[in-house]
Amino acid sequence: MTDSKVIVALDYPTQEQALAFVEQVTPESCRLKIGKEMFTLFGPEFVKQLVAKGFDVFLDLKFHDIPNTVAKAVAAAAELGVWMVNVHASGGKVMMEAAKKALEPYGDKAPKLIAVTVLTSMSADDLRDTGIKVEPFEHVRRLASLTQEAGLDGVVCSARESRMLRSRLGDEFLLVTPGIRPIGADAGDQQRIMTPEKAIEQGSSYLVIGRPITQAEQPLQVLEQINHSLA
Ligand SMILES: O=c1ccn([C@@H]2O[C@H](COP(=O)(O)O)[C@@H](O)[C@H]2O)c(=O)[nH]1
Repeated sequence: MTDSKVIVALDYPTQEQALAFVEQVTPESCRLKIGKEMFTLFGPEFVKQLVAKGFDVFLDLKFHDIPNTVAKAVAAAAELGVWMVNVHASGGKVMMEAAKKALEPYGDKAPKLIAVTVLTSMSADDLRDTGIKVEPFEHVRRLASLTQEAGLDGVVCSARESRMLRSRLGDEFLLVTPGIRPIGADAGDQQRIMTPEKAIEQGSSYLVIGRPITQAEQPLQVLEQINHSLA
């Protein structure tokens, strides 16, 4: 079990690179996230390997489909022993309720189920292009409320929305925030960003951090610095 708030996004093109990082860290120093790249390349066996090493694994496949399909997919994720799994809140309340219900048989062993609100790579203009004519802040608020009504454990949002969601949705609701950039780090394709320290101060529960750690010359050193800054 870990106390770290950091979930490292293992977005590597090879298992060797990912495992070279994993061998340097412990389940106490970080949690791990497997997303679409590594899952598509290496599948459930790779996820099980990380779970077997004792890591809390967030399977970030952002399921977005009809209720029956999403329910079956989250149950399949639970079979892998992952700590957290997610769906898209824009799939709707009925879909999210079906996903929640599919995890009931797993009792205490069920993964935490959270929903993506508005991707941290999206600006207000990007959102408008999709036909949503409100600011990301407002759309995140709407989707997060829907997620809570559906009985899920929390949301993926940007840390810029954490303070507002924390005060509206309570202390127990998980706010998992990617788009985290230590001072001086390249934003890349992320639009709604924040530093690790500020994100925690604003009420984020967990920080998802990929490239600032995994692409660093000394990944372990960057992770340790972040953990230290949050202690
Ligand atoms: O809104 C979202 C949802 C998921 N992500 C994922 O988080 C990491 C972020 O990686 P960085 O390298 O730190 O940008 C990545 O795996 C995304 O798929 C997100 O960024 N935003």
